[in-house]
Amino acid sequence: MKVPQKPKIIFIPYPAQGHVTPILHLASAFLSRGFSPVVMTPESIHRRISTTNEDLGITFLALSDGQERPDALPSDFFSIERSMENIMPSQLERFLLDEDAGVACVVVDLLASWAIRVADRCGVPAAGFWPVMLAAYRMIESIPELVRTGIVSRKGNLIYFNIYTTTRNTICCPRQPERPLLLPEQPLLYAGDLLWLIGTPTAQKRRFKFWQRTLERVKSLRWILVNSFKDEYEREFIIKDNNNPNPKILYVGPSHNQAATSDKTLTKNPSFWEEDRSCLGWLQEQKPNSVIYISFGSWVSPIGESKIRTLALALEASGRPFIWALNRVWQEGLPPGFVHRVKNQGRIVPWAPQIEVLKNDSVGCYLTHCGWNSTMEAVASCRRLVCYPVAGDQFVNSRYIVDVWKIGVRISGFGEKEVEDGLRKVMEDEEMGERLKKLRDKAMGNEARLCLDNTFTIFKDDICG
Ligand SMILES: O=c1ccn([C@@H]2O[C@H](COP(=O)(O)OP(=O)(O)O[C@H]3O[C@H](CO)[C@@H](O)[C@H](O)[C@H]3O)[C@@H](O)[C@H]2O)c(=O)[nH]1
Repeated sequence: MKVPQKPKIIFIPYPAQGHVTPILHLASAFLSRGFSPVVMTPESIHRRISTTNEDLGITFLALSDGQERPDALPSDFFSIERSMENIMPSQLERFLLDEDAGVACVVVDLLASWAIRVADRCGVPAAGFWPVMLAAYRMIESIPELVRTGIVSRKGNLIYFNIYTTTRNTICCPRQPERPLLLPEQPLLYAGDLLWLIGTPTAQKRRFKFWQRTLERVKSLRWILVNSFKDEYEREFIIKDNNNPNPKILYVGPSHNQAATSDKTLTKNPSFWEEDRSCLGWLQEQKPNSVIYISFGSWVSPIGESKIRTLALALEASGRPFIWALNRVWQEGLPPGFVHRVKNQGRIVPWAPQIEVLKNDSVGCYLTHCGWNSTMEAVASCRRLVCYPVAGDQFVNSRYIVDVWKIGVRISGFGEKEVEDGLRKVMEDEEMGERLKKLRDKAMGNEARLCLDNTFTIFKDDICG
């Protein structure tokens, strides 16, 4: 008797830690529900993630990204863009056109939208994967409207506040960073929070084009799987897919829910770097709710040498115990004698076992760049947040953390007083703890898990007929 084949789904993450982790959780959730997932990443990432989870039932395949050293992790946004647009497509195309491949669907991280075009060309259905809050997607989706209303201009080189200067170049930057965007269904977001405002004016312009191109490609999608939960913003929230059936917005997050509803979870957190677990024993000996955990994520968010120095001095002055995840290169910029002076006060590790650290009751708060995975990991463990957003979606996340969910405070610098005030505010605010529990229940409780099951049913019915 012929055994019916499981529908094969290809997952294409954007090649960075904060994207690969949630897509792997999603792949294992699909595996639990009778699909056969294949995850394709550049060689350097493939080497790091495939061995730890190879027995799970997910197939891992490597794509060449044209790097000279195949073990070097991709790091620069624009060189990644070049290899995504020019080197990877033909490899995926060959795979999809292979008759034996029998691919039912390709799930494409929207930051890797090149793969949507390939799937379209090959006649394979594609679903988008949006790795962060829906609110951030709404911001991208509103680009045409933002241009139309003049919040984001189309002409003139980047000159803030000067609305009279024009050149032939396309412009992508708000003239008034403090101007409210007033997007439908969204709490106040400001022009300065827009996702592409990173780096020099030229870099911002290129990122803006990146998003415009993404938006163009999204039009052919049937579904967008959002790594978030329903009703991020409860009041007046209306799900848009009622009047805009394509793409259908389906909630599949946050990853914690996928793990909780799968019988096949990842055996190991898919870290690109070795975790330094030496801090866990020390953490165990600290008083409950006393330790500050500090991390600025994995990739686009190094805060720079001078800020690292200032933060180090502020932490030392606070006298509070801390664990700081800071890679070895940046550790070199710490103030002279700092490591020796704080040897009893704290621990500095190049890469922390973050989820375990956050789960530990000794942790009182998390000073964070507000990456979406870190934010949800903190919510899962009910840890209050001191926000220092650095780039991309982190500004939107921080607005939600501080203004909508009220589970943290934002600081704009690392001066001693500012850091101490921020820490005191979150550590002493008992209502914040209650709000965190409510948010955790909403985002990761039974209702959210039912919603996830429902998503899989809809999706399976849609693609398997
Ligand atoms: O010492 C560390 C530091 C981080 N992590 C893990 O690394 C991940 C970091 O993810 P995230 O918090 O999302 O930050 P980034 O790595 O900076 O993620 C990028 O991708 C995210 C998803 O698109 C965006 O939300 C961010 O803004 C963007 O910088 C989390 O799972 C952490 O648990 C560790 O395990 N150990």
